[in-house]
Amino acid sequence: MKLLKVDNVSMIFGGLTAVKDFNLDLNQGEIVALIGPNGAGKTTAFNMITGVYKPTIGRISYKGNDITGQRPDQITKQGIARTFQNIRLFKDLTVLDNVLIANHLHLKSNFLEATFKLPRYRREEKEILEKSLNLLEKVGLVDAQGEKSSSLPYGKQRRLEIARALATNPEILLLDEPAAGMNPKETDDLTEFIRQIRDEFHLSIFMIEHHMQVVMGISDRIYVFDHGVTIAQGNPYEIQNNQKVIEAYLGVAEDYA
Ligand SMILES: Nc1ncnc2c1ncn2[C@@H]1O[C@H](COP(=O)(O)OP(=O)(O)OP(=O)(O)O)[C@@H](O)[C@H]1O
Repeated sequence: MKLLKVDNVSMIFGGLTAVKDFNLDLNQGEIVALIGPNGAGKTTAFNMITGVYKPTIGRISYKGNDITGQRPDQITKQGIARTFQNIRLFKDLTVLDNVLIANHLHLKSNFLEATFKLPRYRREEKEILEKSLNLLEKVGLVDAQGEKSSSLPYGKQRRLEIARALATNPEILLLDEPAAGMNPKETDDLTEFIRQIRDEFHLSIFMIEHHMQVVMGISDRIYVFDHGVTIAQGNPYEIQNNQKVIEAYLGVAEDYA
């Protein structure tokens, strides 16, 4: 089933076309990567899908509903979550508190119920604690629940960020450079982890990634941007052997090892 559909979307900033005529289908259960040299328009594409930018032209639909130009919080509520290129955790809070906060955004209790800790609020709080611990268990961080998030090794901070995104119950998860800054062991673990959460949480995953080992290892399909234009799409084998892709990466190859 097609979950996400991007139809002829362009984003123009002043005189600069950051993304031009972008088309994407994301099917249930797929892992799809978006690659391309620096400044190719990848983050802009993410920002349009998640409501940070309203596309200048085109339409984005999720499960058949037009979500073009909706606010980020409205889009997240419907089932599209994301992580960011730079980790955005509450550094001084514990691992558990970071996930609890993400969950609290979905409380049904109103201000009064929360202030006076009325029964519905107390019940919801208990449910949220259970849900958060369960999430931490599933991402392998339950033993670190009391640690300050900034004290975690980098790979685990990424996992925690993903756990926070999962707290919003997404069907689609957008990962912006999940392997950035990771050592080879962390990168291997991440590849396995992404597959595992896809299966465990029945996700479809769309990710921007520069690390070719990760991209080629887990993607069902890959889209390639260069200067805002989709120059290729296909499976990992097709992309690795695509002449336009090879040319786009020439001269910058050392950055993408
Ligand atoms: N808000 C904005 N206003 C003006 N120009 C922007 C804005 N956001 C992005 N751009 C420009 O759009 C182009 C695409 O940027 P974008 O960040 O989407 O590329 P990217 O492929 O994600 O790059 P990287 O791999 O370095 O993160 C760049 O030229 C960038 O300077």
